[in-house]
Amino acid sequence: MQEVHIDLGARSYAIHIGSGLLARLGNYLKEFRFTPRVLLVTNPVVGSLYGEAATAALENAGFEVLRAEIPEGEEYKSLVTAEKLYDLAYTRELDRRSPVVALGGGVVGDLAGFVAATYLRGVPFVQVPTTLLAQVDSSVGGKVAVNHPRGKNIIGAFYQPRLVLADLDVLKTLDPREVRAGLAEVIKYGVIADGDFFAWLEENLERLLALEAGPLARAVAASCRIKARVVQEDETEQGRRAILNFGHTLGHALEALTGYTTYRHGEAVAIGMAAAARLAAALGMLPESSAARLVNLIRRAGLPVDMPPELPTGDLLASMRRDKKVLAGRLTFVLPVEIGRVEIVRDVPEEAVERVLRLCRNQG
Ligand SMILES: NC(=O)c1ccc[n+]([C@@H]2O[C@H](COP(=O)([O-])OP(=O)(O)OC[C@H]3O[C@@H](n4cnc5c(N)ncnc54)[C@H](O)[C@@H]3O)[C@@H](O)[C@H]2O)c1
Ligand SMILES: O=C(O)C(=O)C[C@@H](O)[C@H](O)[C@H](O)COP(=O)(O)O
Ligand SMILES: [Zn+2]
Repeated sequence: MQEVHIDLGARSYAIHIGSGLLARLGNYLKEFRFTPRVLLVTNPVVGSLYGEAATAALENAGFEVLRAEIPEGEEYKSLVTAEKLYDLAYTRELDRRSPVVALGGGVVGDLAGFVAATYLRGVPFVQVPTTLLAQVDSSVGGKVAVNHPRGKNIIGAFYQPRLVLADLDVLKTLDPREVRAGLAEVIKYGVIADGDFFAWLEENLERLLALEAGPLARAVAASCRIKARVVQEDETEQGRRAILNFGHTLGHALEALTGYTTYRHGEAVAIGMAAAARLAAALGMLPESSAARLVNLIRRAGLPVDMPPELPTGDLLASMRRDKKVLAGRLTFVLPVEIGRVEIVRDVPEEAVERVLRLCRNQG
């Protein structure tokens, strides 16, 4: 078992990474001063696989479990779904120390976290991430949100969990497409913060795609450590935290413009990272060979690197102009300057962005 600590003063917490953790969920929760009624939020897929195990673990430790299933899919990460959870929490009289436990991927985690942050102005929140993406990224760092129909994560908060339990065993039931989507965010960490980790990923990609236990544990822990370091430095994204948004300026635009149903989040980020690398190369900030190295790793992971031809450039630019990183209307990108280091660049010339979007469409 590995533990990564995230040090945020009164909001500090531990991320536990290992095998067999789900069965110990109740024991972990007993360490806190929670009241016995737990709102366990999941979806039908994860609920049918792991709902019983989570419920039993909580009940054996003396908790009473209210299980809520939200529909499957990114398009349900919405205020409408959140409202249904508020109704349940109110009807079943959850109090200020009743924990909300998110059992699922990033959709369940972001939504349940948003409900936990806002119900009674905040109740305790626990993350039990069940996708690779959620274990390496969304369960850590306290960004919780729902989507606006036109903008990704537009309604949200910074609200840290009290505990993260990343049980690696549950990843065995993931669809391979979800493993690949999770790897996109893992690759992101290499590019933004650690060139050696990136090189290790190049060496170990096939073992990760096969979910080999050793490399998997190492990749999850390394990713969480990098994210913890960035979040500790800038919890509410006043500046540096935006590096975690590498690939997301275009990625989020692609998700929103396709109604949140075409791309997995990791796939949209993969296209966004490839475009950002090409843009950095076009601006002379990154050697072409480094951009090619990144594009090549993304491709090897079975992820897309090109834009769909049917999305108009104007719509993409308009959506990117509404990105949360934008200040005073200036298009903002996180651009690599080498593998392992990125810069936050404002005022990227629109013609350069347009050129790269065209290039991304033409690659086939
Ligand atoms: N808060 C953050 O910092 C942050 C970071 C990255 C991504 N996100 C958000 O996370 C979301 C994407 O998360 P995701 O990629 O986990 O997608 P997801 O939550 O939709 O899960 C992907 C799929 O895997 C299924 N699933 C989950 N666990 C499973 C398991 N163990 N076995 C079998 N199937 C399982 C789900 O039912 C779903 O079909 C997006 O909304 C994105 O914006 C948030
Ligand atoms: O934790 C962060 O900070 C991130 O940017 C991580 C991203 O992978 C994640 O997709 C996040 O939800 C995006 O944040 P947003 O502020 O652009 O909505
Ligand atoms: Zn992301």
